[in-house]
Amino acid sequence: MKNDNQQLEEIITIESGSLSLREISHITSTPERLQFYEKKYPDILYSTLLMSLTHESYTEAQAKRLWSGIRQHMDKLNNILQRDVGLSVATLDYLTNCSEHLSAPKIIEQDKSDFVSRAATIDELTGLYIRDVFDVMIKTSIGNAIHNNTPLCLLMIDIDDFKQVNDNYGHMTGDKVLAELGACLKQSIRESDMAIRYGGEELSVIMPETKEKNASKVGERIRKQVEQLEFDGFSVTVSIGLGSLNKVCRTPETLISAADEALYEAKHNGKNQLIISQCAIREN
Ligand SMILES: Nc1nc2c(ncn2[C@@H]2O[C@H](COP(=O)(O)OP(=O)(O)OP(=O)(O)O)[C@@H](O)[C@H]2O)c(=O)[nH]1
Repeated sequence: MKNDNQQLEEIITIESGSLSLREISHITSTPERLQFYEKKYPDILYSTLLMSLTHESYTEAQAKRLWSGIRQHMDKLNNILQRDVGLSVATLDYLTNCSEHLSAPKIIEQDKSDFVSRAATIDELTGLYIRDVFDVMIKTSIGNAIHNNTPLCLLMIDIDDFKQVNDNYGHMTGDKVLAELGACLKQSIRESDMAIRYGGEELSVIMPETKEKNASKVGERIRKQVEQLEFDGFSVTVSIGLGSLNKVCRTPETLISAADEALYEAKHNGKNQLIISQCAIREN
């Protein structure tokens, strides 16, 4: 009887020009297997791998060089983070931040859902993107917004008194709350927005091409929807900080800290509210 790998090997058709992430993982899983495919498809292997991951065309020679850079970058990231970041995140980060081959990060915006769709990029409990993806996407989004002179907003969302939920109803119920909030967030945002589990009970939404006024409406909608969710005999609320790209907040660090400070203020003012960061003179 054939195992999964043998079956996959038989159906992989590089000539089709597009490979799934499962097929890419299979082809590149060991040096021996990669060599096998190199021999079988000497002129199209690497360009097809890159095309499938980025939707961009490269010559075979260019693609082979890029592939080697991506692999090294992935090893480096795995080492730093002490976990497998996955090929998609490594490729995304390498092409946007390390390699000059890709001049247009637009591909990440347009194809981000294909590009980062692998399980390694999604938090199992909430169904939202993991923090590593946030770290890459916030840089890319800020770069795009500055380059295209478009607005960009960031929401930082924290569950109020979540410790009490865990203490009163148990950790498993707490997990259920997080899962529901993840679903609620995904339903409330646009396709071009990105919802992330930023930390334990802190969630975040990156909102490209969104003015502060509109981001604030979305944040308010999220806050109200959360308030209405019913759990077993209790409900929860969230506090939200909103930061937007402006003359002062133009880096991931400053934008995150603007949203964080606003979140802190929302907590301080009594929770269950959205506060807009007062960081600098806003342009939008
Ligand atoms: N169930 C569950 N709890 C989590 C998870 N991650 C973080 N937490 C809990 O979130 C709680 C956060 O507590 P605090 O930082 O004290 O904040 P808080 O009780 O929400 O209070 P405020 O932020 O001031 O409203 C802690 O009890 C953590 O254990 C998780 O994955 N599952």
